[in-house]
Amino acid sequence: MLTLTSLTKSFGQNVAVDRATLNFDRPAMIGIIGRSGAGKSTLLRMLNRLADVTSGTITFEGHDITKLSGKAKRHWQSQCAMIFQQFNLVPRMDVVSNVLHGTLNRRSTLATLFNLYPTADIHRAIDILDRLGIADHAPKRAEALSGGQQQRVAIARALMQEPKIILADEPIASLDPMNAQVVMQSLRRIHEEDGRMVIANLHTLDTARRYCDRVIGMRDGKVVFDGTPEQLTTGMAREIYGAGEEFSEAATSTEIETLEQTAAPQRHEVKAAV
Ligand SMILES: Nc1ncnc2c1ncn2[C@@H]1O[C@H](COP(=O)(O)OP(=O)(O)OP(=O)(O)O)[C@@H](O)[C@H]1O
Repeated sequence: MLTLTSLTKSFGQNVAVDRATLNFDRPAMIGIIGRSGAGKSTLLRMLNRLADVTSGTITFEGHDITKLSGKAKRHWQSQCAMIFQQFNLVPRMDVVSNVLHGTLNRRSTLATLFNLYPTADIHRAIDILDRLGIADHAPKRAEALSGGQQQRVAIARALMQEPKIILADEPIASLDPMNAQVVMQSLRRIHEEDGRMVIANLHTLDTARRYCDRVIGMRDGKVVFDGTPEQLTTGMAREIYGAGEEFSEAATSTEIETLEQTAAPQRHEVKAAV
């Protein structure tokens, strides 16, 4: 249903995504892993057409997405809703209005200007919030909610668009472990119950293993792994993250930096001993 062929994005001399070729033939739950700067966000942004591609193509259900513009591009963007690490809500606006923002593409300028929403949309927004366990918070300002609750509001806003694909760029990177779990469970449920494809950039390996059917590993802009969580061995993970022998199963891209920092004094100690 979704195919990326030799997808490339360059920023000057820097090739952020380098000839990525991937085929998604069913709406799975997919995790993209890799260390900081590997090209994960750029890949998602190209998919959503927030970023133009330098070369290569994206096709969805036989249509070329790569060159869409104007209304057709906006239609595609509503079909593949994006959620972000920082939630991107309007903090002072109430939760239900934030969710209703997900219908902006479908409404006239005048209706948008006066915040006029059809009753059916308001009911649907509350139903979606209910499904995500946060309907009680509907009248509150978004800023009054916890991070995990705000991310669920962002997911609700995405669902208002009735997307076929949900793209999540580090959806749990700002959350504590408890909230992270609730958000990942919500995304998994949306995938399983609605049959929507979910593609999430994740910075922890164990999250990718636990919630995803398929894991894609990126390194220096290239896709270096594409397989099931079972196929993702520690050796493979080490290669994706460009880590040494010190790499452990529990390690993540953030932890690798810590590992490198802790590895440095060890090397120094060896040198001193010599
Ligand atoms: N708008 C931009 N202008 C210039 N360079 C960019 C831009 N966006 C990304 N890059 C570069 O492209 C490369 C890939 O960045 P990207 O944000 O896609 O990586 P990432 O894997 O998502 O990393 P992180 O986990 O830190 O977000 C990096 O070298 C980055 O500096």
